[in-house]
Amino acid sequence: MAKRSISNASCTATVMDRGATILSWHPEGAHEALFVTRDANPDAEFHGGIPICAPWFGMGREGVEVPHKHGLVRWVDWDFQGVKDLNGATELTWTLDQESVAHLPGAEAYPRDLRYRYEATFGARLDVALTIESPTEPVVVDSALHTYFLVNNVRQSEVHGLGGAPLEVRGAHDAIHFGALDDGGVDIRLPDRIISVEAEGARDVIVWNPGQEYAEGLDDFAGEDWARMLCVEVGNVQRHAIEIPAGGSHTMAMTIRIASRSHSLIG
Ligand SMILES: O=P(O)(O)OC[C@H]1O[C@@H](O)[C@H](O)[C@@H](O)[C@@H]1O
Repeated sequence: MAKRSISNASCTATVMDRGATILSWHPEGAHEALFVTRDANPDAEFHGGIPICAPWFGMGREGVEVPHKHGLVRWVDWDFQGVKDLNGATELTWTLDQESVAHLPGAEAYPRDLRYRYEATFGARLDVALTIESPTEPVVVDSALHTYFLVNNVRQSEVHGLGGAPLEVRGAHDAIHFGALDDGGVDIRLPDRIISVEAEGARDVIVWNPGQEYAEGLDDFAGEDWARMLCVEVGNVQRHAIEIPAGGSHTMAMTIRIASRSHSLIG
């Protein structure tokens, strides 16, 4: 699978056109933000980076039958539209037409002219925006940006901003926090750094770690890989799925920043 490398004064990053997936974002002077399994084979299914889940999330919502997890758009190459310099940051844009996923099971339930656009801007912070447009028919879509964050040891992590006490993930964990983004962003606090995630046009946060036992059954997880990752995903899922009217569109944007615990947020 062809990868694209980005390098500017503020960061380095790697992406691939398959699923318009960001695989790595490493801001200058900070820690790599994203996790990819050690045995990931980019030509096969693997876990890591920021897969885009749409037009359904997980096994879908009540009343909607789907053939597999997490939608259609991560399985195909998106059309790369080009690269732009934005005051030193690097913006990449991809688009995807429903035609490109029409051969996949589950696609028949969605308008044939559904369109996707993804913009990712790599700098001292990472900004991404996913737009889904339905030119002629109303449609209901679930979507999520399924970010795999790299952590040193998930047992020493806390997720703040989900409502209530900070969430301590110590092993297998899989939960949708509905409406968690209604009151602002979330952060992952690690002993040496804080990863902050802000979103616009998204309401829900999904937190996932496979835990040791489940990870052992996944081909690409090796050794303690499971403890080196934490998925904190933003989206609009299940009862918060977005109704796009005919001729309408919806944009969900996410910003990620990393701060060392002794410094203010970079970016
Ligand atoms: O194995 P996949 O398809 O990348 O999905 C991983 C996980 O993704 C999470 O978002 C889900 O909440 C989990 O239930 C799921 O197992």
